[in-house]
Parts: sequence; C-alpha cells; structure tokens
Amino acid sequence: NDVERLRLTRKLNMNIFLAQLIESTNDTWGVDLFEVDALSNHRPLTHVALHLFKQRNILKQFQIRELTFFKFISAIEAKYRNNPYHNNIHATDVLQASHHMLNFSVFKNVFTELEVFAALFAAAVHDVDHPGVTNQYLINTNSDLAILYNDESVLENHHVTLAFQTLSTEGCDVLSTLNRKQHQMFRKMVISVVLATDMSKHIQHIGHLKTMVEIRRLSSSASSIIDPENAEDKLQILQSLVHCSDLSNPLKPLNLYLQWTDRIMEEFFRQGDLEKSLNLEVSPLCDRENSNICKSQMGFIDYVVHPLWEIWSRLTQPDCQPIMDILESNRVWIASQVLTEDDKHDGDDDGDDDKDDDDGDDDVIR
Ligand SMILES: COc1ccc(C2=NN(C3CCN(c4nc(N)nc5sccc45)CC3)C(=O)[C@@H]3CC=CC[C@H]23)cc1OC
Ligand SMILES: [Mg+2]
Repeated sequence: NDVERLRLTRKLNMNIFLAQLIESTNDTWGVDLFEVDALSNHRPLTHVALHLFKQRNILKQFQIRELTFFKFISAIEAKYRNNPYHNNIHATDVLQASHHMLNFSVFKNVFTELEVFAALFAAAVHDVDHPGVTNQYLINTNSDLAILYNDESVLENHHVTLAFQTLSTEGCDVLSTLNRKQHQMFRKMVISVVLATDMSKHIQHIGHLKTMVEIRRLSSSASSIIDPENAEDKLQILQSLVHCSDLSNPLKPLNLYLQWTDRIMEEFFRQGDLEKSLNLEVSPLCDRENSNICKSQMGFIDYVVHPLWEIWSRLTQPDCQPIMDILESNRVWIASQVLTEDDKHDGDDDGDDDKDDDDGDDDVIR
C-alpha cells in the first residue's frame, strides 16, 4: 500500500545518500560524519573503515577476508563508548582525516602498504573504550587504569592494548595473514602511533617536524624531502599525521567544528561535575558554571592547534593550504564571537570595572 511504498522509498533514498557520503570520504576534506552516523544506524566507523580499506586495496594486498575485517572493526566500534566527544564518530573523523592526508603529493611513493595499513588501523582504534575523562583525572582518582599503567600515557596505553586484545576475539584476527616480520613491524608502528596521540608528546611532535623542515631547507634536493629508506623519519611522520588528524576539528567546515566544540566542552563539563562531587579541584576548561567557550577555542587554536599545523603545513605544502585557510577563517569567526560575547557580558556590568579587564585567561593552560 501507499504507506509501505513511501517507507521503502524513504529507506532507499537514505541508503543512496549514505552511499554517496561514504564515497565522498575517498577524496573530500570535511565530510559530515554526523550525517554518516545518523544514516548508518550509528555505525560510521565500520562503514567508512571497510570502504577506505577496500578503496586502498589493503584487504587484498594482505589477503584479509572482508568478513574478518568487518567482524574486527565492528567489535572495535562497539567498544567505543557513547561519550559526547571521544566516541566512534571521532574515531571515524581521525581515520578519514588520516586517509586524506596520506594522499598528499609530498607522500607519494613514500610509505609501504604495511605502513599505510598500520597508520589507518591506529587511527581507527586510537581512542577505543575512552572513559570520557583525562589522564590527569584518572591519575588524581587513583583509577585502576592509572595503577595498571603507572600514570604514563594511561588512556593511550589502554586504547592500544584493547585493540590488540580484540584481535583474539573469534573471527577477528585481521593480522593472521601477516608473516612474523610484518606482524612485528605492524605492532611496533601501531603502538607508537597510538601512544603519540597523548597530548604530553605534543611539543616533541613540533620539534621533530621543525627539524625535518629545517633539514629539507638546508639540503639542496628539496623535492624528495622524505627519504623512503629512513624508517624512523617515516614513523615520526605517521605519528604526526595521526596527531594532526586528532587536532583537526578547528580546520573543518565551521558547522562541523562547532559541533565538535559543543561535544568536547560537554565532555569536559561532565568531568568537572565529577570533580566537584568528589571535592577535587575542577580542571581547566571543565567548569560549566565559569567558562568562556570562544576564548577557550581561541587559546586552543593559538597555543595548541596552529603551532602544530603551521609546521605540518610547511612540510606538506601545497596540499595543506586549503585546510589552513579553513583554520584561518574559523579563527576570524571565533574572534568575532568573542567580541559579541564580551558585549553580552558588558550588558550586565555591575560597575566592577576590573572584572572587564579579565581577559578570560583562566582557561588557558600554560
Ligand atoms: C574542538 O575543541 C577541542 C577539541 C579537542 C580538544 C582536546 N584537548 N586536549 C587538551 C589539549 C591541550 N589543552 C590546552 N593546552 C594549552 N596549552 N592551552 C589551551 S587553551 C584550550 C585548551 C588548551 C587542554 C586540552 C586533549 O588532550 C584532548 C585529547 C587529545 C587531543 C585533543 C583533545 C580540545 C578542544 O577545545 C578546547
Ligand atoms: Mg586520545
């Protein structure tokens, strides 16, 4: 009857739209993964990972059965928690951004198939089972995870351990066709890339990238900046590539960037709520009663995101420029909102002038 026909037509159109969105992950920066989440019955990671691994011919190259990969990535996706930010959509976002940047012309003929496989695998699993609180919170509350990992990259150690444990789930061993040498190299690369997403390693990333750019500037052969024979350099680049993807929200189209901002702030605010209930000092950015979201984003862009992406874009020119342009325009928009936000507060000025001098720096962590 008509109702049934209408329902089926709608379902068909949704699947066609989903297929088009997933196809666009091949070569588009800023795919609306919230839309993919909505249309894929909340399985964006499984849909996008399967598509990208097939598109890159990784399954065939390593004779991985599609069903095995499907079972593994579904098991990983199911282990992502429904946090506001650190969830399966964020994993899909980092996977797709990493895929996009591996296609930069400066990386042509640089990485082996195994290195590409390891980088994308690491991106997909890099936050699995994230509890929605920071390393510092887990340490401050003497959590089992902090005890297990001796306060060192607690979350990141957990993500990578759980990923490898998932391989031994029935029918999920996507590495069974790798030989011993490949398996050993793959495991080393995935461990180092996931551990490198710990923000405490952020400054080291910038240092390594500056050195690499400096050496290229000095060496005459500017074209071949990355020596495909230098496994250590290549591993550092893959670490920075996934770390940049993890810090890519402010470089996405504004409507997506603002959704990620709402999500991370809600996740930080929930941690602040927990800290208040435990009589712990509320961490920076985590107090929902006293936060200036735009000023926090200005600080995040100026002190964290831009310093990293500025050097990353110098290493990966010219393909990074369109993405840097988005960062610039988003920063201008945020700055305009700060002014409006100040005007709003000025409205309820109680004559206590020095309050207006407060430039909201309490959010910035030096
Ligand atoms: C969209 O908006 C966001 C997305 C992600 C984050 C994250 N933030 N941090 C920390 C980074 C260092 N941080 C800062 N350092 C300094 N020096 N200044 C300042 S100003 C403001 C912050 C800040 C604190 C948070 C994490 O570890 C998350 C886990 C892994 C990667 C990035 C994730 C944050 C966002 O917006 C704030
Ligand atoms: Mg993480």
